Amino acid sequence: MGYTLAVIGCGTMGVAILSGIFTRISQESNESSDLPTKFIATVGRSTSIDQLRSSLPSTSSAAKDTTILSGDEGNLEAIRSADMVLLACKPYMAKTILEKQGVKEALSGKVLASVLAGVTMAQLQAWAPEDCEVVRTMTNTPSKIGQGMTVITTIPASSPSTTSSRLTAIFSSCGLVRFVDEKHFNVCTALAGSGPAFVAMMVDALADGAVLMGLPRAEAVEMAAQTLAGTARMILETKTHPAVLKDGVTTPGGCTIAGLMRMEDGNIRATLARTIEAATLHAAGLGQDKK
Ligand SMILES: NC(=O)C1=CN([C@@H]2O[C@H](COP(=O)(O)OP(=O)(O)OC[C@H]3O[C@@H](n4cnc5c(N)ncnc54)[C@H](OP(=O)(O)O)[C@@H]3O)[C@@H](O)[C@H]2O)C=CC1
Ligand SMILES: O=C(O)[C@@H]1CCC=N1
Repeated sequence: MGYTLAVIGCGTMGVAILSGIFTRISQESNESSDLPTKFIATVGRSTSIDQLRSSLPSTSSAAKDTTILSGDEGNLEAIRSADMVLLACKPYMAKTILEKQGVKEALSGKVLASVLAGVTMAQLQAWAPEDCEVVRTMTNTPSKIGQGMTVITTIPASSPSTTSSRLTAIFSSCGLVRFVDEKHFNVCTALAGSGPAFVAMMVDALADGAVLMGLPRAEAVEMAAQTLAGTARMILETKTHPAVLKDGVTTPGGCTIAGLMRMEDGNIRATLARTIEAATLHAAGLGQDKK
């Protein structure tokens, strides 16, 4: 059965998720899929409409057919027309958008899935009508190329089965999906949500080292990124512990251990672990009113 998805606040993350879905739709011949069949996206300013249109995959007919609206009236029209609403605005905007006149009525009986960092289920439930099914998700920008990592709050057994199957279909088209309890959401936000920035900085730094040693920038970035992607795939596909994989590369007296010792001198393990700690603690405050 076809259904309509509205993405409210369709910026970087909304585009990444829609791109994942549109690419999957263009590859799929299965008409009974749990993916949406109609799409509406909203932005804040009318001047952002053209920019959003040009950010969506140009070869996808679902992208071309997507309705793009703006402002409060656009949000209301989108929510009224939708079966499932994906909230993808900035965390601090959620309350204002959901408490606008008419929005509560428009959300009645629908699924509201949030991708917002730091905004809790309890907050969303307080702003939505009682008969609206609220779900929290956290995903990341590689969703744009189907290589994302998404976590979804555990869905109660009492919910309609379409909630889980539709959300799984949407986020599976963006990459890997896991269901986790809400208590883990801030750390998932740090690790998966912010993770691409941390990893991109590592690639940039490794490439800088290679440039320092004379390798041209383009080759250095490609080599660093492919080495990271290949290592990550090996960990995922062979389920090898990262430490075992590291040991396999490390020849006694060789160059790898020389490099690893420099990493240890730089306290890189603690630095990376503390990076996740700092981002997790910060994520917890994102959806909260600043006093
Ligand atoms: N960026 C990331 O990597 C990740 C982000 N997230 C979460 O995703 C959410 C969005 O982040 P991101 O995509 O980076 O943010 P962006 O700033 O890229 O997108 C926000 C969008 O909201 C629109 N908007 C502003 N005001 C309104 C309004 N009143 N009604 C409807 N739309 C409005 C903006 O339009 P306009 O430009 O016209 O103002 C813009 O399109 C955040 O809550 C963040 O925590 C989660 C995981 C990863
Ligand atoms: O930096 C942020 O707050 C958002 C949430 C996770 C990634 N970007």
